[in-house]
Amino acid sequence: MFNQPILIASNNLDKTIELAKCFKVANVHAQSYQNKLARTTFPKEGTTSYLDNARQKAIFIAEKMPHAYVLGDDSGMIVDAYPDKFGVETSRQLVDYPTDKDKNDYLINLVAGKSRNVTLRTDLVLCSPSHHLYHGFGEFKGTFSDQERGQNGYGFDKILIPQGETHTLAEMPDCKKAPYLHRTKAVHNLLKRAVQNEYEYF
Ligand SMILES: O=c1[nH]c(=O)c2ncn([C@@H]3O[C@H](COP(=O)(O)OP(=O)(O)OP(=O)(O)O)[C@@H](O)[C@H]3O)c2[nH]1
Repeated sequence: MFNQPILIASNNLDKTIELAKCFKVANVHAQSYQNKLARTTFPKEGTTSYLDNARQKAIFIAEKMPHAYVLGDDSGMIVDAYPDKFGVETSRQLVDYPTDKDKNDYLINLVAGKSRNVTLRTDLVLCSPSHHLYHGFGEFKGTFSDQERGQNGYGFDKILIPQGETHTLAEMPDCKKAPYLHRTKAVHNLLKRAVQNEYEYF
């Protein structure tokens, strides 16, 4: 479907690796935009819409690489016990917790004695060389564990238990974990819309 690699418009390396893996499963080659352009600072993200932020990141790089396929992503976390926290501003609200362990310990303490339900969501926007914009969306639904468990993963994987499971994502092999990930679902949704040629212009 794509005659050249998709460039991922993100400075978050873990996210870039995870997205590239999700595309690889669908036989699509995706890689960091930094393989083609020097690292750049993205415009400040908005506070209301994942989709607008993903579109902004994709268009920002597409304007510098107009003949490329460029993918923008925005993701975040919705914690049932704190409906007014996180969301589109997740990464900015966790900035005081530098390591994954710091973030996970903070979240475990935050939900202690409260609802442990959590949703993670991703919106993706792909800009094509013909200036079509394709949108993809995916959600992970599950609960926070009460301690870190497992080794296979990064970020929140050690404390996220998918709905209907007892193990954390980091306790699962990739083949079991992948279908639960919000980014896997968003990539599938995006590719479905690309196949069906559902796009807008930019
Ligand atoms: O461990 C995680 N596993 C996940 O599955 C996940 N999904 C969302 N998040 C959090 O949400 C922020 C994304 O924010 P975000 O999309 O704005 O990206 P970012 O600011 O890190 O990089 P960039 O793409 O903007 O350059 C991240 O930093 C994380 O805090 C996740 N963390």
